[in-house]
Amino acid sequence: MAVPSGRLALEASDLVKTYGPSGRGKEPVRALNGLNLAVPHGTVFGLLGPNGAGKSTTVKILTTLSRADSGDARVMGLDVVKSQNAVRLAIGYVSQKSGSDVDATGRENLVLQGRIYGLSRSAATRRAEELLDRFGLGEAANRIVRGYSGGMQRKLDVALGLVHRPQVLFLDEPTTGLDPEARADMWAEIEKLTGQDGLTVLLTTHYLEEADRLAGQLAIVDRGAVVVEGSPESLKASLRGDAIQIDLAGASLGSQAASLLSRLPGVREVVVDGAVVRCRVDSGATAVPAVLGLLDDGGVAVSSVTTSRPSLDDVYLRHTGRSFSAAELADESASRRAA
Ligand SMILES: Nc1ncnc2c1ncn2[C@@H]1O[C@H](COP(=O)(O)OP(=O)(O)OP(=O)(O)O)[C@@H](O)[C@H]1O
Repeated sequence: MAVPSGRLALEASDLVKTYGPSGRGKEPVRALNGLNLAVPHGTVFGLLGPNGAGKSTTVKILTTLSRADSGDARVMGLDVVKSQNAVRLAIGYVSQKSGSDVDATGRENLVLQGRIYGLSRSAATRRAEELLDRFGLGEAANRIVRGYSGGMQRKLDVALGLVHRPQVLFLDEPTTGLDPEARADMWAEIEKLTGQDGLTVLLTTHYLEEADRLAGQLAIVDRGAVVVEGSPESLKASLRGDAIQIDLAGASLGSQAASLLSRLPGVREVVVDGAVVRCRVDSGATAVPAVLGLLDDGGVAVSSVTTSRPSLDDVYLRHTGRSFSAAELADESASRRAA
């Protein structure tokens, strides 16, 4: 891998994981299919992929909650199997499901977490106060968590993951289910995390916008493997030119439109997705009239055309051959049966 391993907070090499059949007549699922990862210290590293891509399974292996069938994984240079206890002390894990006791107060949850990690009562209380203050939960500290809003519960979850001052924090889809305001609030909190104490954050998400905004580096995961990695800017910059999306009057026109477009000079990467055709051109503004003229001459009815600068969706499309939203909708289990 490009970065020398001494400088990596997280490393995974060739991880394979297959889950056994979940019932009679069902087939095993190959969740990870040779996944590699190299996460430098002090960054927010995004694992971006559609539902079922293998993000949570990767996180579970790195956090010692699950074992890979084969391959190696290290956290701060420690092997996740051989040095399980040391890894657990080095990390904080905020899972998709809240780990707090909803019948206890926010303060009680934090103090208990500190005690579990071996802090004295007074040290645990001090740490709880620091974190309540840091996450703006001071006023709600003595209320039971059941009455917290979704955003407050998520902040408490992150605070719980930080009680023992870990070096690496895992955030597994931290904003799923939050309303836009609470999501923006959580983004601001996550941005603060790497600034303080050089924390490394591994963030899994299936929101393109979230990865784009928060991740210094990201890896796109598809069908159990990393298909491409880099900074959001470099990944987008690697796609030259603009994207054109053509919405056709009917899905039956897709292949005809694609074959016409492939003949137009300067048009690249033509992909059909139902009644939508996407392609890349050097300049959207100059290409659109020619594209529309060609389709019109060929008898292909168009309902709308949009051009856009490269996005992470385009990066995903380039490397997987399908759009992110189509992958989210696809029946992922059908496409990833274990061999
Ligand atoms: N305990 C399990 N038993 C059987 N199959 C599982 C289990 N956990 C995950 N899978 C399957 O493994 C694949 C990868 O799942 P995983 O949860 O790692 O993906 P993900 O990218 O985190 O998706 P999501 O965003 O939906 O959480 C999926 O097909 C999923 O259905």
